[in-house]
Amino acid sequence: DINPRAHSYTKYNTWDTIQAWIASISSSNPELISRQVIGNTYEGRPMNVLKIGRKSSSTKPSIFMDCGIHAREWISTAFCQWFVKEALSTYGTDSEMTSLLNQMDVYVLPIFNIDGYDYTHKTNRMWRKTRSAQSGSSCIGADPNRNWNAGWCTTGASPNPCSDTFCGSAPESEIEVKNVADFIRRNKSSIKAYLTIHSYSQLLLFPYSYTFALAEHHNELMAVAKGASNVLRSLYGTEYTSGPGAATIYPAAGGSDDWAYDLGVKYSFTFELRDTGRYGFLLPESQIKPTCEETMLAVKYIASHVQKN
Ligand SMILES: NS(=O)(=O)N[C@@H](Cc1ccccc1)C(=O)O
Ligand SMILES: [Zn+2]
Repeated sequence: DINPRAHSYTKYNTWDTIQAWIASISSSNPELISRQVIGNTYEGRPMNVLKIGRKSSSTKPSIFMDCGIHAREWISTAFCQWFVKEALSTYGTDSEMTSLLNQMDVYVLPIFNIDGYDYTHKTNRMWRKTRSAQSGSSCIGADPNRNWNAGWCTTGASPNPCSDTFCGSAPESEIEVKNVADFIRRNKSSIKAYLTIHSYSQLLLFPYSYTFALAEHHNELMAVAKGASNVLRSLYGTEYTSGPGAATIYPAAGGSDDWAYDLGVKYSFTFELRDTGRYGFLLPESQIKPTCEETMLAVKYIASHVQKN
């Protein structure tokens, strides 16, 4: 075993532990889960997409969910691991999950920004960006949530490589972003929803962040976000705010949700998980379980809406 420390769903696992977990869980149930490497990170780590759903010879409609695009948002990466465990362990007993995995596939990228995540464990807990070298600067990395080709670098992003919201030298300059964008483009006819998991602030956002203009499907997206926030609150009373990114958090161009929406993925949402600032990115491990349980309800709510529409 490359890593003596056991994997835990209620701890913030290291990259080595997560890599070992991906290998074992993706071979645990060939009827329900498989894995594909969609490319490597800048520092050469493999980006694994887990495909979860009842095996079918034909292509099923799907949902794409990524976690850990921002390195320091550890609760996000913990949630994708929790989702995978819940999906596999409740298929066959939970009617919603069984129906979802029979009718659709869920593509899960448990850790988008692996280089950055490893760096937060080893060097700087508050790192946010990728770890790529930037020509003409000694500063490292670009913000992977400013690097998508959606109003790229027009607002709420910086052209300065030393900024934490550096938009990159060009759209998809970050290999991690290009790998995911390529995957979604290849599968865009079957991908019906895009969920990207961040922290913190307790928000359920949807397009647009690059403009205050309302999205074509604003009313439906708002209704789905509110319904998801309501069911999330029903478990522990955690309060979420729903709304378009620009007005609900701040204008910011180059985000993955805006890009997916403009590609044609109608149900595109960004989750900002717990908390509202007391611990911020340093959410204690004691809150992993309740956060994941309440977020499961919201994700399943959205998934069932997607299934029906
Ligand atoms: N997770 S966060 O604290 O960094 N907030 C996000 C907010 C956000 C969400 C969706 C599109 C653009 C911006 C960010 O990328 O700034
Ligand atoms: Zn984030």
